[in-house]
Amino acid sequence: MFQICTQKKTILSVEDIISLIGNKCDGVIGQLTEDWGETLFSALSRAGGKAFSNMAVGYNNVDVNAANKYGVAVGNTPGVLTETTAELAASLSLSAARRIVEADNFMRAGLYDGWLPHLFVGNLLKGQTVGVIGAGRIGSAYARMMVEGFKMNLIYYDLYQATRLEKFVTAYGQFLKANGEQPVTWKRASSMEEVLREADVISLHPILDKTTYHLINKERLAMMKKEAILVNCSRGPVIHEVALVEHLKANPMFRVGLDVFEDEPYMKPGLADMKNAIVVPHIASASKWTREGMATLAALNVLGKIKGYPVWSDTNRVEPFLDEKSRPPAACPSIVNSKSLGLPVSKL
Ligand SMILES: NC(=O)C1=CN([C@@H]2O[C@H](COP(=O)(O)OP(=O)(O)OC[C@H]3O[C@@H](n4cnc5c(N)ncnc54)[C@H](O)[C@@H]3O)[C@@H](O)[C@H]2O)C=CC1
Ligand SMILES: O=C(O)C(=O)CO
Repeated sequence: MFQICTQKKTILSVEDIISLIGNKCDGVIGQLTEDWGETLFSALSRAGGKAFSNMAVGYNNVDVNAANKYGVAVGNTPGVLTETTAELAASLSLSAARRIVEADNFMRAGLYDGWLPHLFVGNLLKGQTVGVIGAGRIGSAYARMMVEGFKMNLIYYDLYQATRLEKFVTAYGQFLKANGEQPVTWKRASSMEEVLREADVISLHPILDKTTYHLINKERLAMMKKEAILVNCSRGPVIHEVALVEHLKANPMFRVGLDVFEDEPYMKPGLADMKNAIVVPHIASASKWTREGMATLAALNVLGKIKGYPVWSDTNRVEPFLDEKSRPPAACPSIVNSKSLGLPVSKL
């Protein structure tokens, strides 16, 4: 039997979830706002539960070691939100570069008296350098949008080489050159600081873990160009938000586009007053297709585990699960602790 939570609260506490789990529960689909640790996994296990899935790709809200201890499979929803999230990062980059929110507010306030040469002058992206920190699925999709759409050069930093992305930029550069245009270039930075110093627009797309907590702090903000643009569609704590507010105050030409915040749903004091900040409420994956897809993948993760299905071999290849015209494969689309739990892999 499926049960849908109808609580009016947006964010459920651990106690709320324990009472919803009750004495008998096979599996749970949860949100990234919930704190899934020892307490919840032991409660789920006591109720007979074997599966939990975040309706999100990021699972920094989940203590996977605790899930392993109770033998609970942890699912997430990669792939289906890659382009949607990258598009929001691109939207924030453009909005910040061309000061769209400031200009919109100005217009609505009835302040527009007529065209002026210096009215809301912003940054031209063409020929500038886009920096990506965390060039995984979303970071690479964003990089491609900015390189292809705006002919920006790329510098990226990741723990791993983004070979496909590099090949794409090389091929696009050759195409531009063959057409008599300035070719775009790419560089894999050897440190994050290199990206911060060189890029004009920087977008953050790493996972949130110990290595990326407060990755952008006071010292690193100071390394960035005075007129740089910083975008964050990853997780709020990747930026030290108090330091960011100070930096925005001291550098009016520095602009940010933020989808995520350190203490969601709150913003640090002063951020909402900054004209050089664009703030949106964690909507990067909010397209209809993506949200339906995320719900489908999360449900199939839990259902698949309950039915004893193996795990899907390529978690990035999610299309077969999203085709409404055919039955989904008999597999769990993405279980992050499948190896620790020794779950079999699908041969499909
Ligand atoms: N704002 C929103 O609504 C959304 C936010 N996200 C966030 O974006 C994150 C990334 O998602 P995907 O691209 O699908 O994941 P992914 O796993 O494909 O990419 C993450 C990349 O970060 C890199 N990385 C890890 N530690 C790093 C470090 N210390 N320095 C530099 N790079 C590092 C990894 O090597 C990997 O390439 C998610 O974990 C989630 O937190 C994802 C979707 C929507
Ligand atoms: O999927 C995620 O990690 C989100 O933040 C929401 O889509």
